[in-house]
Amino acid sequence: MVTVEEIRKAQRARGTATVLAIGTATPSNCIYQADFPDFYFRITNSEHLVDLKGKFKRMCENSMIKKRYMHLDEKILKENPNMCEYMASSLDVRQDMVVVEIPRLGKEAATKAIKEWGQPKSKITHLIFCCFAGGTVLRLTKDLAENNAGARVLVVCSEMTAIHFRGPSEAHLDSMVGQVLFGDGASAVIVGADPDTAVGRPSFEIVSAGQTIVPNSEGAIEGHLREVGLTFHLLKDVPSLVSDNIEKCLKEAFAPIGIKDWNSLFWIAHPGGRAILDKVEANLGLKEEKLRASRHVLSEYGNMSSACVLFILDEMRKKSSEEGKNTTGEGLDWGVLFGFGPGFTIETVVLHSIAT
Ligand SMILES: CC(=O)CC(=O)SCCNC(=O)CCNC(=O)[C@H](O)C(C)(C)COP(=O)(O)OP(=O)(O)OC[C@H]1O[C@@H](n2cnc3c(N)ncnc32)[C@H](O)[C@@H]1OP(=O)(O)O
Repeated sequence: MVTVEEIRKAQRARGTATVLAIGTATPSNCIYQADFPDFYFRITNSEHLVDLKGKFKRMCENSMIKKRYMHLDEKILKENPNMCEYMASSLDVRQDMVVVEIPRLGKEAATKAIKEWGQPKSKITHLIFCCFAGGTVLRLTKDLAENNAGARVLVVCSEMTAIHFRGPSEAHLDSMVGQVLFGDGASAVIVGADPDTAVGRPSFEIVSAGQTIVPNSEGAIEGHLREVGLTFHLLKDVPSLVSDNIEKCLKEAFAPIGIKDWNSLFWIAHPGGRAILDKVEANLGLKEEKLRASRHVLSEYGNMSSACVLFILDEMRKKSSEEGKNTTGEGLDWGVLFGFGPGFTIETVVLHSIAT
């Protein structure tokens, strides 16, 4: 007679959840950050706010962002002037756009990941479509992949600024910070345990994943879906909240492995803004090169919310291969992926690289 324990064992995978393929996509419309202040103040009829434009320009220059991609362009914004006001009814038009464009962009990233994987899409067993910071989806994929033998989980994170683009307001600088930082992008990963070594290119093992709400952080990052679209609220101390709390999360995540030297890890850090990366680097005493992949993605794409960390995973494995490193994580064995988002929540994922 088969025992319950034997059935349980047969249902589950034997190995660790592993990233089997990665794909990314952006809209074709590219906006250079150096040109954005002129475009933004012109298209939102705000040229008369001279001082505010000066401040916006300085923030753009200090953002470390070179370019971003956006579905919204001059033509779309001229056709939808309510999206260019600070607060005008515009949810219907925004929703009409994003219900088409977000899945379309996500499909493009997913198709690339499936192509890289080299298997028919019918072999995908689970789909996660993301609406939070990128670490959370990896936590879910780990649970699905390790608890269901043969599971192949497709994760799609697709983000678009059309839901929260709006004109400037002197009284709401945090909303303007959002206009400086965010860009459109989608990323997809396929995750499964016990990979078939003849298929695809496994790149990272997902060893553990944690998530915590930082005490007394209510309201630090918030989004409210209103008739005017998604309004964005950000406290000035978000960079300190992240950098003051990251070490505690790292200690908890790496205690079972016995790692205390944060410079011995490869880093996939969500680039919420330049100030956040600078403060994390300073507080943890990280060497300059540690956040290279995060800074690169911030510079080339801006902050794409949940999609960002998976873009950085892709950058990490590609650069490691280009530079002839002997693992997918810059030649190192262990790495950390950390993200943050509303809550205020910090996500910490322990990764193990694959020897190349
Ligand atoms: C899932 C997710 O997607 C989660 C997220 O990423 S949420 C986004 C998280 N990102 C952040 O919190 C942004 C952090 N900030 C930054 O990186 C930098 O401030 C920046 C790149 C935006 C600008 O760089 P900077 O010009 O060197 O910064 P800084 O001097 O601090 O700010 C410029 C001005 O904006 C103001 N400002 C900055 N952040 C502000 C905020 N959150 N609210 C109100 N005002 C703010 C500053 O007070 C300053 O104004 P004054 O000139 O009047 O003093």
